[in-house]
Amino acid sequence: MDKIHIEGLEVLALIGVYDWEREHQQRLIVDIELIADLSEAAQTDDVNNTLNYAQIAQIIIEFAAKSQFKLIEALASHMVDWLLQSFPKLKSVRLKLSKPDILANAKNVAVEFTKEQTF
Ligand SMILES: Nc1nc2c(c(=O)[nH]1)N=C([C@H](O)[C@@H](O)CO)CN2
Repeated sequence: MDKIHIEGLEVLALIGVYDWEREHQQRLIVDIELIADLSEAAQTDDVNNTLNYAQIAQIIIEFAAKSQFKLIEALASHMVDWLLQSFPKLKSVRLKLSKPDILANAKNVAVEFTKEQTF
């Protein structure tokens, strides 16, 4: 199946279970794999016949900025649900959400969800 990748998208969100984390937004990184039929876009060379990755990146940035979840699991899962709802052309979405600045002795922590369109 055809895929569009958005890799290393930096977003800001109020996220975390501790009081000190609720004072400022933190930097998160989003990696997204969008699975859809891209053959029409390939044939017509028309952005209207595909999933516009610039538009999707912007939606994710805005979604994160408005969110107030505690767990990265909750934010990641809601992001995936929102994408599937907003873009019927999507067959499935795999999204990895990283919180890279939180553990002193680890390069990164992340969660990953894969969900399919239900209709
Ligand atoms: N599985 C998770 N574990 C933890 C999370 C989380 O979002 N998912 N969050 C925290 C704190 O907010 C952390 O970022 C600071 O220690 C702890 N564990």
